[in-house]
Amino acid sequence: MITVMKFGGTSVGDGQRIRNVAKIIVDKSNKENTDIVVVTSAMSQITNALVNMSKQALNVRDIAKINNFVEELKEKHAIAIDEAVKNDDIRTEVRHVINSSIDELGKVLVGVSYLGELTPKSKDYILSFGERLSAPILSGAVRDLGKNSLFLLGGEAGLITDENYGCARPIKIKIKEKVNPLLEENIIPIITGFVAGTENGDITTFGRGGSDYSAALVGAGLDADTVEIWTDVSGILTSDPRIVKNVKRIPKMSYIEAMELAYFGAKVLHPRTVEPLMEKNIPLRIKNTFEPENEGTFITNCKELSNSVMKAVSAIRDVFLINIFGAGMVGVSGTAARIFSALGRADANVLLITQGSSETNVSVVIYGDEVDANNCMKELRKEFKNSNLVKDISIDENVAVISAVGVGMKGSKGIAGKLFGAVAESGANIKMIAQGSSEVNISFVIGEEELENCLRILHGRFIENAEN
Ligand SMILES: Nc1ncnc2c1ncn2[C@@H]1O[C@H](COP(=O)(O)OP(=O)(O)O)[C@@H](O)[C@H]1O
Ligand SMILES: N[C@@H](CC(=O)OP(=O)(O)O)C(=O)O
Repeated sequence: MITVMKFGGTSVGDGQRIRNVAKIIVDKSNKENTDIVVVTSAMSQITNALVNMSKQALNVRDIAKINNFVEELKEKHAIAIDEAVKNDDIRTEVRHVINSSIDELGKVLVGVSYLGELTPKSKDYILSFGERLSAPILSGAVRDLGKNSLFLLGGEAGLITDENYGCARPIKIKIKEKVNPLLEENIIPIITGFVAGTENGDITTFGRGGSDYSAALVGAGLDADTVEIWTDVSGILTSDPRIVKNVKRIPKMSYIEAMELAYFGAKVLHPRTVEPLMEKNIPLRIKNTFEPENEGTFITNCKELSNSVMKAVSAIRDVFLINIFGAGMVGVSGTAARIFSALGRADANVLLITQGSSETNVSVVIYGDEVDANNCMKELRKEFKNSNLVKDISIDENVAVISAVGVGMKGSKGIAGKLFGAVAESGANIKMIAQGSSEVNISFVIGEEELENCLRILHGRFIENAEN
């Protein structure tokens, strides 16, 4: 038996939490007849701090600021080591690893500052330090509790990717040959989530929130019996608990439902997590590090119907909507391809696209983080400059996407009508509608300021008071 356990940033947010995680790992190792492979994220907010510091190093040559950042990072992790690890010898060893890593990070940041250049490759290298600091501490804590343990970077553990820095794609998974020998020696591997490596050993990352995906790749690569995502909520909930008060835990879900929810805003799960596990029919469980006895959410290929047609409603902010109008587009094939290639040149990540039945308009929803809306508009205007296909291109940056997800919606007559009736009652104005091919999801775009009220009304109507 092999169980992969992934612990997110909140779960390892400080030394005490890291020790608590080590106890969960060691207890499971002692009580259950299973080998354990751990994937860990950076301590919470560390990756954000690395993102901000890399930008500052690029824009302002302030070596003193970089040195302060390095010292603060050493201080934070030194405190974490002392809280997580009690044995002096292990502490000393871990401190040495941590301090030399942070010194290396400092040199890289100074280099970025002097060169005035931050390539995607350098950015991945800098962002990887979050996990490269938490993994040794967690490994030290597990050893402190009496188990053998080693920490490995994702690349060292066999997660080999292409060179698409910032959103790396796996090209070779050599997990078995790297990890199985450790398991045979009863060593608990602690693998850095989020971080992987190219064939020639360069550091890559899977993109923000990517540790879940790392755990899925490790689980699939090992043909694990279970993959567990340990977080700060007791499973996938019926909506975002930061917006909707009366959310409930969803005990069981299908892979498709989890995939749709993750793709459309349920931050608890990275969108790329489900696919590698679904392909191998490996069950996924979402657990709460701070309430480990709660069974959480169990995700398999089941088509578990709940008493409500809708299982959950999710939301995504930080997106923008581009509308492209033109009677000239009617019947002209290849227009959508031209739109996608123009957006590709602007590095845009398309979330949704719909085409009006009259074919006179195409609407596209794009993820806003780190994509320049004006650049998208510039590329689209350039693409259609000398053509009479397109009459107008407009952008709306203050929008949000709400998605209703549930296998029960499939073929459920009138659900869309009821859903949009409730949206109208909330006073929200629908700017775009899209239904996934799986019919498990209906998504629509409204004004960002209408999001929270609309989400609460839908959750109340279709989940709390399960209207079928
Ligand atoms: N449908 C949902 N179910 C559960 N959590 C959700 C959902 N939508 C948003 N969240 C948020 O996702 C958070 C967990 O994701 P994240 O912050 O990435 O945790 P971690 O640090 O464990 O990776 C929860 O605290 C919750 O606020
Ligand atoms: N630390 C990385 C990877 C990650 O997945 O973190 P978390 O498990 O805390 O979402 C990030 O912040 O993006």
